Amino acid sequence: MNQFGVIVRSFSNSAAVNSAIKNVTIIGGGLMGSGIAQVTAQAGQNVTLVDVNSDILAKSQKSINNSLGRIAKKIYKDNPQEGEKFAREASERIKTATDPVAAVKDTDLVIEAIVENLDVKHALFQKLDNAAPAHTIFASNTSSLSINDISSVVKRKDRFGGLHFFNPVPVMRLLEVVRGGETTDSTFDTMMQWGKSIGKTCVACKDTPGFIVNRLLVPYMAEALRLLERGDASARDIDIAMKLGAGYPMGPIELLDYVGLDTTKFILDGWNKNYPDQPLFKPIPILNKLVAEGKLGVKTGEGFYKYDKK
Ligand SMILES: CCCCCCC[C@H](O)CC(=O)SCCNC(=O)CCNC(=O)[C@H](O)C(C)(C)COP(=O)([O-])OP(=O)([O-])OC[C@H]1O[C@@H](n2cnc3c(N)ncnc32)[C@H](O)[C@@H]1OP(=O)([O-])[O-]
Ligand SMILES: NC(=O)c1ccc[n+]([C@@H]2O[C@H](COP(=O)([O-])OP(=O)(O)OC[C@H]3O[C@@H](n4cnc5c(N)ncnc54)[C@H](O)[C@@H]3O)[C@@H](O)[C@H]2O)c1
Repeated sequence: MNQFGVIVRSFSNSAAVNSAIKNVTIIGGGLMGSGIAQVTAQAGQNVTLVDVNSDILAKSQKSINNSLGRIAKKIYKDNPQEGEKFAREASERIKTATDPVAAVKDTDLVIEAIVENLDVKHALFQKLDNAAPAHTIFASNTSSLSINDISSVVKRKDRFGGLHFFNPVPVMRLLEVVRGGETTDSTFDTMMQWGKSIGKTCVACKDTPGFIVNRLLVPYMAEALRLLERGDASARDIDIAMKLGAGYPMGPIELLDYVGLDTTKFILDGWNKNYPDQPLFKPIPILNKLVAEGKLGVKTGEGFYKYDKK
């Protein structure tokens, strides 16, 4: 089914799959949190999107509205008025906030999509554990950290799991649903049902490094950087090679710019610390240099490639 089909399916799905979750709080309005907020609101659920300041949240809302416009044009190409109504109603279901504690007072699901740093995630979840209702499920969108490690600071380990989305969230159909060591069957089933209710195809995974996709993707993308660093091939040729030779929609270097070089560095540094003998995760100077220069990829207008400022 193409992206169009999936986007349309998300509507029929949200009707067909009755999820116990109606109010969702997403913490972190960056690349991923804004996409998660969008697809949740698109499915008719109430969203509170939290970030550290209103400037960032204004940027999140702009990116969400741009994306909603693209989707509306595709689904309602013969009925622009309906399309505008769809985009407006979805956008109106998203409230923004800078106080995470207040934002979880009346919520059924919290999805954390903040910086890939265990200490920062711990500080956040510790705060939220005493503020959210007892029934509320907590989930992390982490790319590479252990769900058990993240949930180690909360009491509700039975209602904690991983909901790992893929970038760009409005288009990528997959959702990895990850069980921690104490995640109950009922929490797991609710997360799977919720994922279906927002139109995603859910796969289940244990709490293992990188879950499924990143366990395979991280080594591939890290090796692409080493190819580039050794001068074996140019960034463009590496990307063309993998698109035309392996059928990928994006080559590895452009994909790294797309997911963010800071997030990439957080992931590799974390795995290098946890698995120091694994050569695949050794630091990559060319990546570290760009991050040190603030060239984080698409989100800052320059990474391995340069991008038009949006
Ligand atoms: C070293 C370790 C690094 C690991 C990092 C791990 C990160 C993480 O944990 C895992 C991941 O996410 S891994 C990453 C996993 N992700 C991947 O691997 C992504 C691989 N890349 C792709 O799938 C495609 O290149 C894209 C879909 C990104 C763009 O498609 P394209 O053809 O090249 O360019 P296009 O023409 O622009 O878009 C085509 C159509 O898609 C639609 N659309 C696009 N963006 C949209 C949005 N934001 N909103 C709404 N709609 C959006 C739109 O309908 C458009 O049609 P339109 O009518 O013309 O508007
Ligand atoms: N980038 C990807 O392709 C991708 C895909 C899947 C999962 N992830 C994971 O999702 C998470 C977010 O990644 P991203 O790419 O969206 O990062 P990002 O840098 O685009 O967004 C992170 C957002 O979190 C906010 N934030 C940081 N600390 C916060 C706090 N204490 N309270 C509230 N907001 C806070 C930041 O201001 C920022 O807006 C990471 O754990 C990452 O590993 C990323």
